[in-house]
Amino acid sequence: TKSTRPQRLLKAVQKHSTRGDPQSVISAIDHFCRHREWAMNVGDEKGSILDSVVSELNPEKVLELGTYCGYSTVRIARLLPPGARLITLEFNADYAAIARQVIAWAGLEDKVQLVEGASGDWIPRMKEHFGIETFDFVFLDHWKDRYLPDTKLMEDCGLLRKGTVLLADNVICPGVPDYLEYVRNSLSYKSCYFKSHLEYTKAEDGLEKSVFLG
Ligand SMILES: Nc1ncnc2c1ncn2CCOCCNC(=O)c1cc(-c2ccc(F)cc2)cc(O)c1O
Ligand SMILES: [Mg+2]
Repeated sequence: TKSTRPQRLLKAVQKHSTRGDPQSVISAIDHFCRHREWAMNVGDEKGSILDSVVSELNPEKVLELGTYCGYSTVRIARLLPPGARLITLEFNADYAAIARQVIAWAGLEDKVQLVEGASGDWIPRMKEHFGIETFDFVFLDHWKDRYLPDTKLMEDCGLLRKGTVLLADNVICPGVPDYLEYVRNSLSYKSCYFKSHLEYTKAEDGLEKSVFLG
């Protein structure tokens, strides 16, 4: 039977990168997506912005909503200090199976916990199931109509603290208008927009960085 795009992306990683070398995994995925098949990774341009936000923050507890093939998981985890933990939620079992292999190939499995399931189901269980008090950094890259409800859910579950940083992908394309309106107008957030492009294309897209003020 025909392979899937995530399966072909994994093959490209295993063929064109070095096991245990996260940077080579990132480069192999970017090359595959730019020259073979487009895929919905955050990509190299927005990925550099993600890197700078993570490096500046040095977070201990990270939540990623939407793993896909693990590209942004690898980008974030490779920058985390020893002992820091990244929990990443993926709804699609096929994507999750590929992401586990990409993360393992990069040698980052000790820093990453991939959980299969819907964000709405797992966010309320973070404290009791993972012993997480609050998150330092959240990367939103899942269903665009879940950004706002899940942000409100994280607030209600007490998972955000004064200074927690939310970074949202795709705020222009596909777009998250309700989420943008909320974080830009709420007195509980200090928000700013990083203009960029949709991964591997010339279309406009960007990341919204929002600091929770408590
Ligand atoms: N744990 C969870 N809970 C709930 N839902 C979950 C979940 N885990 C996954 N999901 C489901 C959805 O995950 C993927 C979401 N990402 C995108 O859809 C996406 C689309 C484009 C895109 C596509 C086509 C264009 F023409 C232009 C742009 C670009 C991007 O950068 C995107 O990120
Ligand atoms: Mg995205």
